[in-house]
Amino acid sequence: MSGAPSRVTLHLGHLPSKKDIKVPWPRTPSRVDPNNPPWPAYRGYHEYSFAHATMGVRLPTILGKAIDDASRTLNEQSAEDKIVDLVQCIERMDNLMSDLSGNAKLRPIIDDGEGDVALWNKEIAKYFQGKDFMNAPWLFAEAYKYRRLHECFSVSKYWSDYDVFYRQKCDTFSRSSDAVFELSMRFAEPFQQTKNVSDEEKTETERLMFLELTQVCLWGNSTDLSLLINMTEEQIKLLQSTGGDHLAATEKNILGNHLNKLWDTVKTLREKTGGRVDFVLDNAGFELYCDCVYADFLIQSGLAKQIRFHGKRYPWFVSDVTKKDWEWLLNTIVYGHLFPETSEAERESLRSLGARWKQYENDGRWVYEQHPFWCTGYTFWDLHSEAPDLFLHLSRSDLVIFKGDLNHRKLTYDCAAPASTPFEIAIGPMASAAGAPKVCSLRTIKSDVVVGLGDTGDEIAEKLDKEEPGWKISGKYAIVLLSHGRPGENVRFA
Ligand SMILES: O=P(O)(O)OC[C@@]1(O)O[C@H](CO)[C@@H](O)[C@@H]1O
Repeated sequence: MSGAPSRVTLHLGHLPSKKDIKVPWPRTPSRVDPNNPPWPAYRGYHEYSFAHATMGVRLPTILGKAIDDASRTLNEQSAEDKIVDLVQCIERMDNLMSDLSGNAKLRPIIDDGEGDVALWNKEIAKYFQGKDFMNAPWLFAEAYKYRRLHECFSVSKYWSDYDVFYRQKCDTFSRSSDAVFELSMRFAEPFQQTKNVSDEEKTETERLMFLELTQVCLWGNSTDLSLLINMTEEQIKLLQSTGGDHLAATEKNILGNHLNKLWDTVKTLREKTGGRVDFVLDNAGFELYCDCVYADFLIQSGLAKQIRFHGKRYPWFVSDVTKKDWEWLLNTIVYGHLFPETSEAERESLRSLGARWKQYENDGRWVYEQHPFWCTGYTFWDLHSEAPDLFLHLSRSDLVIFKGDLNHRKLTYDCAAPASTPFEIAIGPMASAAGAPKVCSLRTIKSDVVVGLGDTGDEIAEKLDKEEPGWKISGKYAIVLLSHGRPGENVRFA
């Protein structure tokens, strides 16, 4: 247009002056949802994150091994109807493999009669329409894969309970003999305080045992089948070493360390009504065995009167505990012939441990539970809203111990929160909702999210990023973090 300036420069003298724009993290709670965690989500296409290797390589490898397992079982069958039924399960697994490797969109879960179908499909419809395996948040996409794997079997006539990971889980426990007997020889005899010592000395003995066993329970988490695909027996032994010196040294690797606060909490349990501790379990086999040794000590010392163990309803993230794994462990250590090379004294120590644990179960001091919520794609920020019955149930516990990496990812919304973020903030409603129980996370660090490292946490993480790339997935480091919650307050639901 003739006469119009060739370039327009506006003078913005009447607008407010420039200010630093605040980074919009964390999102305000009302803007948080499963596709939009409080800090940026990790997604499969993020090459810098473990999400990428997991979604692109590890999950197809795990599924391939699962198909091999089912094929092995198929070859052992004789009845035609069972064979045909299993062939169909394998075909469904092949389809899942195509979806996974072809990065298909996430479809609803088929109604297979499980108690979690509605929860899954509500979440997919509300937050993940049109999303695929790589662009949905990693946590959801990965959990979804295990739900789809379950569906391959749950719709079948004969194989609905089949566990493609069962052989691996049993096998790894049977290859853990050194650490298994190291613990059984020390703890088979019921724990007794030395007579004629002062109350202070008794408490000190208990404190030291508690700290040592908490570490046994913690590091038991570093034997994780989904990551140990190529581990030798020697490497597994090294990971499981439980000697006292080793534990003192490994405390240095606990980057966020509330062990002493945890003891302060636990030592008051005895005076509480109930003295109930809940374990939200992670892996079967050796880790579960360590959990039981720890739980046994809590009962024998009188610190807790009841332990409630929470497992998964179906095979989950390769090595997670199911009811069958729980029963297998308790029965195999009493009746099994897993360790023929060991001495009679060692085998007897294991049998006595097992007999005692089964007795706890019979008299209700140990209770095994499996709420459907544990096998969903929701994080624990949504436990209060999506599983109010479970929240209410946990609110009655004196301490809820969450084991392992996956539970930690779910507690913290599996997002890129700064490492200095206080644990209480990172776990949102599990700390801040009225009636939230005391929560402890015992986790060896095996994935990207790291919080609770204290005021200098960001610098610590930055230094490790530079000096030890891979520190977040090696299982070399750990955290023991405690949130005090709001126990005793009336639980409220909107
Ligand atoms: O929960 P766990 O057994 O400690 O660890 C689970 C895990 O192996 O699986 C995920 C990746 O597939 C990560 O969260 C973690 O590395």
